[in-house]
Amino acid sequence: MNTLLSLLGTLRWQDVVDVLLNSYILFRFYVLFRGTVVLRVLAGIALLWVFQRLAVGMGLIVTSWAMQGIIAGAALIIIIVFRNELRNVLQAKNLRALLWGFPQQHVATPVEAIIEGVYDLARKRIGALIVLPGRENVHELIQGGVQWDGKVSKEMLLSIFWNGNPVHDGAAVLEGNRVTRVGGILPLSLRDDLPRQYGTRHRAAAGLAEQSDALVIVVSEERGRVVAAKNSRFIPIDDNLSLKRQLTEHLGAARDSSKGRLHESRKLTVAAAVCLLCMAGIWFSFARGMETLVSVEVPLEYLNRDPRMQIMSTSVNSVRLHLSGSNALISSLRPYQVKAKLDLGKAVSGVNTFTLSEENIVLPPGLWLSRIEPPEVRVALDMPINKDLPVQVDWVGTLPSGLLLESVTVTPAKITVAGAQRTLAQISTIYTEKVRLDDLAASGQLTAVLTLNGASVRLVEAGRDRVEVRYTIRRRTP
Ligand SMILES: Nc1ncnc2c1ncn2[C@@H]1O[C@H](COP(=O)(O)OP(=O)(O)OP(=O)(O)O)[C@@H](O)[C@H]1O
Repeated sequence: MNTLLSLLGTLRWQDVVDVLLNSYILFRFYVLFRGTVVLRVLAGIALLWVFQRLAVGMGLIVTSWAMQGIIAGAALIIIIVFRNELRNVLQAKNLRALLWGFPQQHVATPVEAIIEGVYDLARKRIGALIVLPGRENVHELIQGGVQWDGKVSKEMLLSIFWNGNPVHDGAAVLEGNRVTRVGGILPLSLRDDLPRQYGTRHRAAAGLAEQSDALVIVVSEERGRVVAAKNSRFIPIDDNLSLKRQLTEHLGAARDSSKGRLHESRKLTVAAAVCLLCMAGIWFSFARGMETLVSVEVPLEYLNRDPRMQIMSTSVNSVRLHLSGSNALISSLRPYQVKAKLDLGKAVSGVNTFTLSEENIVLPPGLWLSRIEPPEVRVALDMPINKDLPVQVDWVGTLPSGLLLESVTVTPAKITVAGAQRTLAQISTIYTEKVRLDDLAASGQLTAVLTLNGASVRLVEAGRDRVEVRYTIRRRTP
């Protein structure tokens, strides 16, 4: 509960857009593919993905690896195996229907027109196969045929099944008040208890009725008889009234106008809520779920330093950041995505102490900062100046007995050094390296290297780090 509350507290507007956008895409997938095998396969893949994440979380290396492979292959399989279904869905819809259109509101099926059509067909001994789907989508069970969009009428039915019509063979599908497909091939029933006089037309009607909740009306070409196939039953239709009873019963059960609409909108609301929940879950799993901790060492970047000031010293050059986030995000983290910045805009000359916080750290979205080490940084700033310092030879030891160092001349006698104002205030002389007096027996000259007090002081002329030392030695007068 606490995790959930802290998560809601850190929610950014980008996260809300992220979840809503993807929920909508998922919902559109549902609207377009519901009732088809494609949606069931997609649901199966989604379930596999959930198991794969669990397997990763539990450290089951081979299982998660195998599932990952299956999921990758499944995307390809969907496109290859279900290319017809995908084409049907995509071809039948325009862009508006794909992006935000909702399934058409239910339109009542004109029962009278069907009854008149069927009886005209029977009277004229024109064979016919008419499919009235129930709640289930039958298109994936029907093969071939032609997409159609005609209003259901007696004349339309007669002309579809008229022998001269190239699509009279096969079944016509009626949805609402439209004929949506003609010449469709239905799956044949494998039953062996069908009446002997029933040929493939009746077997096709029985096949579809067995595999779906559709009502299939068969008009026999040979005998001019009408039967209806529903589930695994054949219902003889002896007159208009019994056909009307079957049709109204079937259509009423399938989608009774207002009840059907209510049922439909409830179904869509539940689907939308499920999509939202799924996406929120996925987001949670990516953003916070299966949380992992990682610590990274990041160099400190100093910004907005007064150009006249110099950083003399810092307590640290890098900080260690303890981050948390999902496994997936942490394993894809690249060093350049994390930065630690310190604003020196308000820093003054001397030692400045800064407390580091989230504001100093730049992180990619989805990662959270739990700790910074060290939490404080000290930065010493100073104004650099130049100063002329007299050079002094650092003599050590003693001259051999009887000798006296009479005079020493250093060239140049002064050296200009650069450094922080505070440091240079404490330095009055620049010394050479130690020169041993014990080795000197007579007057002469030598070259001595200058030593600098501390790294914060440097020579203005970098190459001139040596001086010439001329010395005169004389014998002590007894
Ligand atoms: N799988 C099928 N799907 C759709 N229609 C089919 C299928 N098989 C056969 N038909 C239709 O049935 C016709 C053949 O009917 P057939 O005479 O074999 O069957 P029947 O049950 O005896 O019907 P009828 O009593 O009308 O003769 C085909 O011309 C075709 O229009």
